[in-house]
Order: sequence, then C-alpha cells, then structure tokens
Amino acid sequence: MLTFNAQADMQSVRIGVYENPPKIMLGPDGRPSGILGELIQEIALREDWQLQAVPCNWDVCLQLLQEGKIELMPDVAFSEQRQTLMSFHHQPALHSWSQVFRHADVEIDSVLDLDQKRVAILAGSIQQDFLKQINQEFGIQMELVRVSDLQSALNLLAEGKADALATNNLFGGYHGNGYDLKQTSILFQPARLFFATSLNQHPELLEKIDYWLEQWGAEQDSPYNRILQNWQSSVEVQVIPRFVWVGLITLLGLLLLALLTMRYLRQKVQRTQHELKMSDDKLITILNNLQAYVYIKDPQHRYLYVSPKVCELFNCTEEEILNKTDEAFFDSESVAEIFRLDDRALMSGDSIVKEEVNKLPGENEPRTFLSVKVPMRDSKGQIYALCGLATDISEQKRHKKEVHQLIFYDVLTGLPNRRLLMDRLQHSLASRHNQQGNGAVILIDLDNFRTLNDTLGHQAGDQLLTGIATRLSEHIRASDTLARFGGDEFMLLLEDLSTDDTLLLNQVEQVLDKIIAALEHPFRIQNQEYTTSASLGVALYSDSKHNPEELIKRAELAIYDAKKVGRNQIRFFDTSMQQKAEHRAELEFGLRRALKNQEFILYYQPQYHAEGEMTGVEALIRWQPPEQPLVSPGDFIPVAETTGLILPLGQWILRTACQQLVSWSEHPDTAHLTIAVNISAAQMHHNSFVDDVLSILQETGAPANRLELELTESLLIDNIEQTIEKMLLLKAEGIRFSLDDFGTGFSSLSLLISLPLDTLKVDQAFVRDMHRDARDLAVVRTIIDLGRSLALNVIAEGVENLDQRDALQRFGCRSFQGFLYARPMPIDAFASHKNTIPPYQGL
Ligand SMILES: Nc1nc2c(ncn2[C@@H]2O[C@@H]3COP(=O)(O)O[C@H]4[C@@H](O)[C@H](n5cnc6c(=O)[nH]c(N)nc65)O[C@@H]4COP(=O)(O)O[C@H]3[C@H]2O)c(=O)[nH]1
Repeated sequence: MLTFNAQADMQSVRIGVYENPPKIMLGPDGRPSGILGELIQEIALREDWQLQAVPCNWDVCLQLLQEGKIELMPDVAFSEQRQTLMSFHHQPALHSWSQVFRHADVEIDSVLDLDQKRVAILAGSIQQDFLKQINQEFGIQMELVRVSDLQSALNLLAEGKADALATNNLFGGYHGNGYDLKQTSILFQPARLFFATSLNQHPELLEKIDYWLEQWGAEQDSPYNRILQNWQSSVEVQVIPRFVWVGLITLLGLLLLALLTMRYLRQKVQRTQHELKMSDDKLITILNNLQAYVYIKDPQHRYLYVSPKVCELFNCTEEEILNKTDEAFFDSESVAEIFRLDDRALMSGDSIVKEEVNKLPGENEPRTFLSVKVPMRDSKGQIYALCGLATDISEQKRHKKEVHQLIFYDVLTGLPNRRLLMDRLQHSLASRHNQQGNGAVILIDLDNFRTLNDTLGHQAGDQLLTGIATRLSEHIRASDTLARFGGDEFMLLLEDLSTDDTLLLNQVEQVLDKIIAALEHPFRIQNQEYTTSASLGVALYSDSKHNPEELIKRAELAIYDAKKVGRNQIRFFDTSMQQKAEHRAELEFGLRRALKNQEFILYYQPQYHAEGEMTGVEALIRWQPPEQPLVSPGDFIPVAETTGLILPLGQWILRTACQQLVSWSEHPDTAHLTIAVNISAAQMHHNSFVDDVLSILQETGAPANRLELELTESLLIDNIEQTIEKMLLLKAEGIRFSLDDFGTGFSSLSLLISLPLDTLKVDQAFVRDMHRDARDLAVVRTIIDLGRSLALNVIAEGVENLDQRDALQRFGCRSFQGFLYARPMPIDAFASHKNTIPPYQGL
C-alpha cells in the first residue's frame, strides 16, 4: 500500500531488493544499489518517492509483490505469462540475456556438454524453465541445482558442488573473476528487464519510470547512462549496443535453428530408434512364429544365430546350438550334403534354393526341407556368413506322393492305372521322332472273370486280380509298363522293340508266350485252385502318327476279334478289323437315325402244321434305309445289341407284333395265329423287361397267349435263375416261349428241363445239312425226340425243300418254317399269301 509522508507529501514506495549484482542489490546504507537500484533512486529523487528497500530473495520478493507488501520489484524479465500476474512499464530498464557460465575446471562448449553436469539456477527463474526444456529436447541428463539466491549458486560453484551457473550475463560477468567463472557460448533467452508492480496496481509508478527512461535514454550524459558507465567497469557488457543486439538476435535465431534442427534430428533419431525397435520386435515376433527354420552360419558352418524353430527341431536351447555345426545334429550323410551346399553358396556368392533330404538321429524317416541359402556380405562386399531359411515340406511331399499314387496307380493291384499308361504311351509315341525302336500294346482280358465274381464273390475276384498283377509283373522288363486297365483288363506297353518286322514279331510273341505261361498255372483263391485264361489283343506301332487312343482302340478291336472266336485266344490288330470297326460305327449312326425316322419294317414268315394249316408266323425285322437296299437283321442286330439300341428297337418290334395280333384277332381266319418275336440277351437281362412286355400287351390289348417269345441258347448262359424267374412271370400271363438254335450251344438236358418252354426249334443249320452230314441228321432226330418226350412243340426252321420236310416229318416233327413254304414278307404281301405245298404223303 502506498503511504504518504504527511510532512512533505512524499509518496512511500517499497521496493523488493535481492542480491543480483550488478543489476540489483542492497547497498551498505540499506538502500537499493546496483544498476537498477541506483536508477530507481534517481527516479525516486525526482518524483519525491520515499524509497524503502525491502530485502528479500527472488521468490519472496514475488510473493511480497502479489500480497501488496511491496509496490515495485526490479529486474523482472518480461514474459507473456508474467504479464498475466504483473504490470510492466514500456521502456526496458535494462537488456540482458541468460548465459551459462562454467567453472574454470569444467569443459562446456556446447549444449550437449551439459549432459551429466550440475548447473546451478535460481529457483523459479526463467533459466530454470529453459534448461528443463533443454534436457528434454536434447535428451541429455543435466542436473539442475536450484538455489534461492545467486550467492548460494556462487558458493556451490566454489565448493565444487556445481559445475556451472545459468544466470543473466550481467551477474556472471560481474562475478566472473571472483569465482573462476568462464563464459560459455550457450546464450539464450535475451530479456528485457523492467520494474514491475502487482497486476494493474500503481500504473502511475510505471508511468514515471517510463517517462524518465525515455528522457535519459536520449541524453548522452543522463543519470541513467552515468550509472551504466559506472558499473561498466565491473561487468564485461552492460548495455547491449544495437548491433550487438541484432547479432544476438541472429545468434539466437541460429541457436533456435540449431535447436530446432537438433530437435528435429533428435526426434528423427528417436523415431528411427522407435521404428528400429518396432521392426526389431516385429522381426522377433515373425521369427518366433515363422513355421520355417531360420539360421545364420559362419563360413566354418558354425551356427551364429538360430530361430526358435531350429531349437525345436534339434530339441536344444539356443546356447546349446550356437557355435556348433550340423555334425552335432544330423547324420553324417546329411551333414556332408549340407556342407556341400553351404560351401557352394559361400564360394559362388549366389543364393541357392534346393530341396534337402536330411535325417535327424532318432528319426526313422528322413525329412525333406525346402532350403534357401543366402550368402551375407559386409560393407566391402566380402562374404562373412550364410543365412538360411528352411521349411519342412516332408508332409506335403508325402501328401503329394499319396495323391500321385491315387491319381496314377490302381488301388487294388498297385499297378499303374489307365491314366498313367496313356501318359506313358503318349510319351513313347512323342519320342518316336528321336528314338529308334518300335513298340506294342497288349490288352489282356480275363476270360470268365464275371463268373468268378458272381460265384465266389468280389473278394475272390480281387484276389485273382492281385495274383495276376504280381505274376505278370515278374515276367516283364523294367522298361515295360504293366497297367490295370479296367475291371478285368490289363494292358502291357512294350517299348524299344526292334525295327526289323520279323524280329519285332518274335519279341512280341515271346512276351505273349510268357503271359500265357504265367496265367496257365492255377491261382489259389479262397483256398481253392482256380485256373484262368485270357484273351490277348495286340497292336503294334512304329511311328508317331498314331495317338494313344487309336492304339488302344486297335488292341480292343483285336481282343474283340479274339473273343468272337472263343476264349484263350491271341489276335494281332490288322486293317480289316479297322474297316469292320468303321463299318460298325457307320451302322450305329445309321441305326440311331433309323429309329428316329422309323425306317424299320416288320416281316412275317409263316409257320405251318404238318396238315398244311398255318399256325403262326415269326416276326423278322428289316431295315429300309432311304434309297438303299434293304438291310438284313444279321447285319445290324449285333450292332444294336452291343450299342444298347436293341432296347428301343425291341420295344418297337414287340409293339408292332402285338398290334398285328390285335388286328388278326378281329378276323376268324387269322384270330388263331401266333407271332413269334425274337428276344435278344440284352433285352431279356434288362431290369424292366417283364414290365415292358406286360405294358405293351396292356397298351395294345393283344392276346398274350398268341405271343411267343423266342430265346436263344446263348441268352441262357448268364443269369439263368433270373431268366427263368422272368419267364415264369410272363408265362403266368399266358405268353409262350420257344428256344431257338437249340443244339448249337452247350445247353444241358437239365437246363432244358428247368425252362418253362412251349416250343423247341430245330436250327436251320442242322436242317440244311441233315442229308449231307450224318451227325447233323442224328442231332435233328435227337432234338425232335427230346422235344416230343418233354411234350414240347417241335418246329424245324430253314426248311427249303420237300425232302427236308418229309424227312423231318418222318422223324416226328409236326411244324415247319422255311423258304419251302414262304419267305419272310411284309404284311401287305401276307394277305394274299396261300400255302401251295402239298402235305406229306408218307404216313
Ligand atoms: N437260308 C434260309 N434261311 C431261312 C429260311 N427260312 C427262314 N430263314 C431265315 O432264317 C432266319 C430265322 O430267324 P432266326 O434264326 O431267329 O435268326 C434271326 C434272328 O436271330 C435275328 N432277327 C431277325 N429278326 C429279329 C428281331 O425282330 N429281333 C431280334 N432280336 N432278332 C431278330 O436275325 C436273324 C436272321 O434273320 P433273317 O435274316 O430274317 O433270317 C431269318 C429267316 O429269313 C430258309 O428256308 N432258308
């Protein structure tokens, strides 16, 4: 609070005084001294202020000012923050800057030298804040020793408890000599010094100070300048001349720039360090989780680094592995190979990628590693180590092998399968350009395999197939390929055979003999001896013009031909087979079209009783292609049977015959006539045969007892029980059955007895030759006798003349069919047909 001297109206102004020479201090007379002390005395003199010095240290002075216990505080550097607490005049009372002064014994040239140094500072001063920041910005560890007054700081320096002092330049300069202080180049925070009042208090005091400073600043010989000059002798720099100020600002700018640069660099270093740490961490995480073995070895194969996976593999700790070579971990053979590859990479300087197969002691199976070896170079390009990355691919390898086995090998026999054989054949044909030598494919088809399967079961079949595979494998060369080609088919591919035709045939025949011989010996199937045979089809090749499919087809054609003759046959493919095959293909195509375009016609051949009366007809199919001659069934029925076209064709025949029966049933003259329809094996064995026949009967309304189904002996070979079952079902509906071609096959009497037959047909081949061949005559008589004894109707077909008819009748045959009476004819011709053959006169 300002007080006034009542007598002289003098304003009492209390000023805080602390020891900061040469700027401010308490004079021996108890009055403010130093530059600012004397200055304020000069002003007080002129303004009639009764100046009262209140001794305090910096902190206490500030406190007193806040509390209003002093009016003025000298030597206050202006700052934005202080402006919120105190009020300042405008004209700076003094300029100064902060500077680090070192003890003469301590080396400090730059900010970085402050690291680990004890620097004394006035507690709460602006130097304190700044130096704290320096610590942070530069990442140095400077110890800030706080003191309540600057004298204490000097004492600490004198006692060796501080290495440096950060203070204003004036104070440092003033005490430089006395305390062995040396200026450093660390200058910072230039400051403008003012007298301050508590915030917004006593503006009149500040106004007066401004007034006098302005006055005196302009005068050369003003009290202000005299004070400065007086103190000049005690400090090296008292007032900063303008050019020094500019220099200082520049210096400061540079310092700030340096600081900023340093800060930027430091941040960059920190960032880089951080990034390095991050990538280090990342790298360690990656290495720890990598499903690969990573290592670094020196040129002597000693491990310098191993990833955790390597430790796992060797079942050792990192310490146990480092400095050891692979000799400690793999078997000797593996080690030799590892060293060889390591050395190759180290010597050549090139990376190596290789599959390594190494065996670890104690493991039964070797492991396969996909290994990458990369030589490591120093800054001069010298190789100093080898970095490796290996992945265990054993599982994939095994898996790949299994998949390969499944794709290319037959599961049952372990032989190559069709696919692999085709592949090898393709390869063999493709390499014909470069190689001499012919080749052959031999298709081996087991006879009666189906019967074995049906009678003894699939296991027996499998046993035979594996037995055959083993036996045949023993008789072939390593360069030949034996494959399982299908159910009961094997294929043998012979390569590099002679180019001489005769020699080539000899070679192939030798192999065929070996195959036949190998199969001749009985096999042991389910503890029984089982003898088998095979049909062999051979196709030779000598150039690359063929493709694999074509060659296989040729072998199949040959085997087809072999099977036609019987079992246990060998056939070489020849071009006539090819022609036949092509003809068959054409026929098949034509038949499909014929079915669609309804090019078929049903012919009827009458059957007569001995008395001359027509009893029925045999329906015989004809194919009438547009603008082409009629095709007889002998040419197309076999193709229809093998292609399955017989099923739709058979249905058409049955339906047409049934419609004819319906039409005849409407006329008394024809109502008694029967129609015999030929049934093929494929039709009979088809699941829906019975249903198909019955539904056609129902659909057409034909009388079932007028329909006769003609079966052949060969049809009865397979599935006899099932065939009988079907016959009984149809017979129950009134349908009749006749057996064609009886005597041409091998049917036994017991089979004949078990069949629900109505008619037995004497095959036309026996009838034709009965007068030329006594054996045929005997067969004819036997069949007729047999039929009669079984109470079957016996009909002879192919009767061409009266001699034949008469002889047959003499033997007891009562029914006839043949050109003698009529040829097969279309229905139109049938209406006008009359029997002109006189009855037998002999009886
Ligand atoms: N040399 C001579 N031949 C005579 C005489 N009498 C009849 N033939 C012929 O003998 C064959 C009798 O028929 P198949 O033995 O059932 O033999 C038939 C039969 O197996 C089959 N076939 C004919 N039509 C059909 C049919 O509709 N369905 C089925 N599945 N096969 C049929 O085709 C074979 C041949 O039929 P086709 O050529 O019509 O020949 C017929 C017939 O024309 C004769 O006195 N002398």
